[in-house]
Amino acid sequence: MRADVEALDIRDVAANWVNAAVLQTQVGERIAALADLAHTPLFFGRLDYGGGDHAGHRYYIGRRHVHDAAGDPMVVDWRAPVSQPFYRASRRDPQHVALRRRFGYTAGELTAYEDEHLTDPAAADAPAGALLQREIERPRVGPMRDIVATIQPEQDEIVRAGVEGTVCVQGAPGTGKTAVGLHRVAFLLYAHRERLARTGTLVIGPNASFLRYIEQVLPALGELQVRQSTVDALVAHVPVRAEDDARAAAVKGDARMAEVLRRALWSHVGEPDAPCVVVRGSRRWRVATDELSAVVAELRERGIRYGAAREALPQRIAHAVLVRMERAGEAPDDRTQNAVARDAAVKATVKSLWPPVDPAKLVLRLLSDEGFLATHADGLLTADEQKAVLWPKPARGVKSAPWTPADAVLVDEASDLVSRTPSLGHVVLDEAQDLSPMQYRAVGRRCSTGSATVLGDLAQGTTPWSTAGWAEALAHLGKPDAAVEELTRGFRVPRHVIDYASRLLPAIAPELAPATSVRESPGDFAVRPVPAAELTDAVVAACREALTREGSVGLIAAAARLPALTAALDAAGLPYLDPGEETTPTARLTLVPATLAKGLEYDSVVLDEPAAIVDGEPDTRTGLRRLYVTLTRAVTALTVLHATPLPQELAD
Ligand SMILES: Nc1ncnc2c1ncn2[C@@H]1O[C@H](COP(=O)(O)OP(=O)(O)OP(=O)(O)O)[C@@H](O)[C@H]1O
Repeated sequence: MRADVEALDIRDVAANWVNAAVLQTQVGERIAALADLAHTPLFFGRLDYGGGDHAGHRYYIGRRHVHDAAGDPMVVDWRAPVSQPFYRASRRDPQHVALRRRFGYTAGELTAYEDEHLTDPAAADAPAGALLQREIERPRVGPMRDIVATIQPEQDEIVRAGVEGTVCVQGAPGTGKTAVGLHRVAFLLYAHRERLARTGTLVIGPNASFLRYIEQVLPALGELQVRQSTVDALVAHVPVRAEDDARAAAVKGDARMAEVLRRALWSHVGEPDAPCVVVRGSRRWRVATDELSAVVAELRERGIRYGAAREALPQRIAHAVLVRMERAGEAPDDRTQNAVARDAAVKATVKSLWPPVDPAKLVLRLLSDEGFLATHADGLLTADEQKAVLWPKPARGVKSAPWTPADAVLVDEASDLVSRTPSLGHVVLDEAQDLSPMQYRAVGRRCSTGSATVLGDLAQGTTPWSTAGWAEALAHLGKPDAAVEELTRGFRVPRHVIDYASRLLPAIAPELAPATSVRESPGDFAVRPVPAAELTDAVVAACREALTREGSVGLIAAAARLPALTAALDAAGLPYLDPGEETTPTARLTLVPATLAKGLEYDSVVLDEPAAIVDGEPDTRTGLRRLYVTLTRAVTALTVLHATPLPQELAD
């Protein structure tokens, strides 16, 4: 089919060069979307319908629609309605499917299949789930893969949820939240392609390494148009060059700051103290002070953005002038109104009543000018909180100010108060538990008229402002009615390892149930105390040992331990990658700072000195949550090495 597309000559069908250019782009995209198909099996499943509208039909299910030379469908896209029973049908609810067959491939060759006779009580099926097991036990070298062949029913419900609704997924580590979110975008793009092509889709992840790790999944599913970003990159209005302490960041991230900003912005709207006098020819037209006041009050109350109201004001004043002209017997038309609106006197009145406000300068003033902040934060922030957010030294200009990531979010809020941020059609927000209320608002305005998929795990929240509960977070996002779903079946972490990590749950998220593991392998799991002087060497040895096994190896360590570890790895001649750099069969070891481990996974993990990981965070709960994240990255083997005693929460 790719050959068909490449061979397509568009000169005959493209009436003019614009059409030709547009069509050429579309053809180019289709070629790119099919590019990987050469190495991917065309189908992974088959459905034989025994009843319903499709009775007697057999469908092969694959990543894309594939047709034969005559244009007849050979393989149906996994997202098509007819494919849905492949993921959802069961013996209890066969959905008219008589036979479901799953195909297994090894290195591109068809090597196995698994049948389920859903409507025949006498049929003996092969033990279900062997192919799923094989898939989830497969070594993880390279970037994240798609899971189309093995999406589970509870995951499929989320993937195919309607585009109108926002869905929030709480899920323990490795339950497939990221995978589900990415497949949901692919599904929505299939089901609502035109609408979403117009409005746009966006996937938000915690950092650049994570985005690099997941960036292949959507192209592999044929979707090339989805933007991927971090929250920081979304709000990059000002150059960030400083860090807040935890206290300042927490106050700046608090939703009360939105009200402080709103007040500060609208305080610029003045009360008229002089009439507006427009001279046209020999006549002077006067709009009195109280009438100007009424116009301003009406615009204030309309609930439109500051900038939109400012743009409407000259026309409102011009309208008042025109009413006077008509009363005096003149017959002004639209051109007169436009000319009056552009009159120097009207412009001057607008400037004094409704001055233009630069969002960055507004935030700069709030963070630099104690008095200005005090006026607008009165009754909202305590004196201490105000002190916490003020910069140590007032900044002189937007370019040189010591902007922090939380400040950039404030500038984004201020920008939206001045002029509305355009909304996308759908936003997937991954690792959502780490966002501050102000960050949720920033994401929320990017899907204000669209919908969102919010993915997270309260137990993995490691910011001082991390989400306490989903209801509150969804309210900040502007989607208070979103459904909250929970995923508890873990596909990544072996049973023994998840049981061990779950010992931390009572201390870090007592309301959450521990995850179960669908992995058959109990996991190769060891916790080794070593003398302090031998720790680094023991870690290097553990990495070497891990490299004798198949798959990727992650060495996860606290920032404080990285210099010693990099020196030791260099001395041992063990090459290592940075997180997000693609592992290959020859470069399989990644050195992962604990703070970047979130969302990533490795076949074997060597975890260095848990106590240092806990100590690397500002408080014990955050430290234990960071440890929980790092303990849940392993797919087959986890080796924990420690010289300092382990946190007592991990004891039996
Ligand atoms: N249905 C499935 N079939 C096969 N593999 C799956 C399935 N669901 C999830 N996985 C695999 O399990 C692993 C974990 O998935 P994912 O990273 O999406 O989990 P997560 O819930 O986002 O984890 P975390 O909370 O750690 O970020 C991935 O390797 C993913 O491909």
